[in-house]
Amino acid sequence: MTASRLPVAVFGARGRMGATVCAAVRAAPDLELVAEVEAGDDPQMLVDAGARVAVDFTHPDAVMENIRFCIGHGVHVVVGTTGFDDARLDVVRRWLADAPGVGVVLAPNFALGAVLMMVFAEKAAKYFPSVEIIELHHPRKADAPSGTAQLTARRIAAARAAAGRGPMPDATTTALDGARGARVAEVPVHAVRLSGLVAHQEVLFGGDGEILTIRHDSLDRSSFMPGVLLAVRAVGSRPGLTLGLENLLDLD
Ligand SMILES: NC(=O)C1=CN([C@@H]2O[C@H](COP(=O)(O)OP(=O)(O)OC[C@H]3O[C@@H](n4cnc5c(N)ncnc54)[C@H](OP(=O)(O)O)[C@@H]3O)[C@@H](O)[C@H]2O)C=CC1
Ligand SMILES: O=C(O)C1=N[C@H](C(=O)O)C[C@H](O)C1
Repeated sequence: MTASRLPVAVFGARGRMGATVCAAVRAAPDLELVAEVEAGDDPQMLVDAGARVAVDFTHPDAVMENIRFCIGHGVHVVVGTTGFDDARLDVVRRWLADAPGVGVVLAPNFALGAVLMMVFAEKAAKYFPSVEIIELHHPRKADAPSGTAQLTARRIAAARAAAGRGPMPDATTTALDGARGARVAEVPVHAVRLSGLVAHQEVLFGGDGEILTIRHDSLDRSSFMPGVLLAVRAVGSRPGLTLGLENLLDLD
C-alpha cells in the first residue's frame, strides 16, 4: 500500500518563486500539487482541490487576504511573502486563535544560509560598536528594504539593547536624503537593486581596528526550496504561528 501524498496549493504560481515552488512540489514524491492560484483566481479552487497546505509567494498587498482565506477554511499556510510588521503578525495570530489546529509558518527567508547569517549576526551584535546592513537584490523586487534585512536589523538591535550597547558612533550632521540608508530599529540598512543579482546580504560589524563581514548569497531560487518543503511538511503539526525557519532546524 502506498502512503497518500500531501495535497499542496501554491499562491502566486506563475511568479518567480511560485513557479520554482510548483516545480519542487511536483518533484517531491510525498507531495502533490493540487492547485495553482494566480492573481484574479478564486481561492475556493484550492479548497475544492482538497489542498491541506497552501504556500504563498505573492505580494505584500495580497498575502493577508490569502492567509485569512486559508485559516478560515482550515488550510495550513507556509508564507514566504514579505511585508510583515508586528501589527500584521498580531492580525494573523487573532485569526489563528479562532482556528485551533491550523498552522502558519512564516519566514522572510527560507534559505538555510540566510537563516544562519541572521543567527551569526545576532550572536556577533553585542561585541561591536557599529553595524550596518547592505541588502542586494534583482531590480524586479517590489519591496525595499528586504524582509530579511529588516528582520536581521531588528534581531541585531534587540541583541545590542540586551547587552546595554548605546547608540552607534556616527558624526554625520549633513547628508543627502537616503545617503545613510533607512533606519530599521537603530540599524542603517542600504538597499541595492541591480540587474544580474538574485538575493544577497552583507552585515558589516565594525570595532577597534577590525571589521567582521557576514555575507550570504542566494545565486538561484533553488536555494529556498529545501526550507520551503521542510515547512510544507512540518506546518500541519505546528498549530498557531511559527515565525522563522530556524524553529524547524536543529541549530544547537
Ligand atoms: N521567504 C523567502 O525565502 C523569499 C521570499 N520572497 C518574497 O516572495 C514574494 C514574491 O516574490 P517573487 O516570486 O519574486 O515575485 P513575483 O512578482 O515574481 O511573483 C508574485 C506572483 O504572485 C501573483 N499574485 C499577486 N497577487 C496574487 C493573489 N492575490 N493571489 C495569487 N497570486 C497573486 C503575481 O501575479 P501578477 O504578476 O499578475 O500580479 C505574481 O505571479 C515577495 O514578497 C518576495 O520578497 C522571495 C524570495 C524568497
Ligand atoms: O524578493 C526576493 O527576491 C527576496 N525576498 C525576500 C526578502 O525580502 O527578504 C527573501 C530574499 O531576500 C529574496
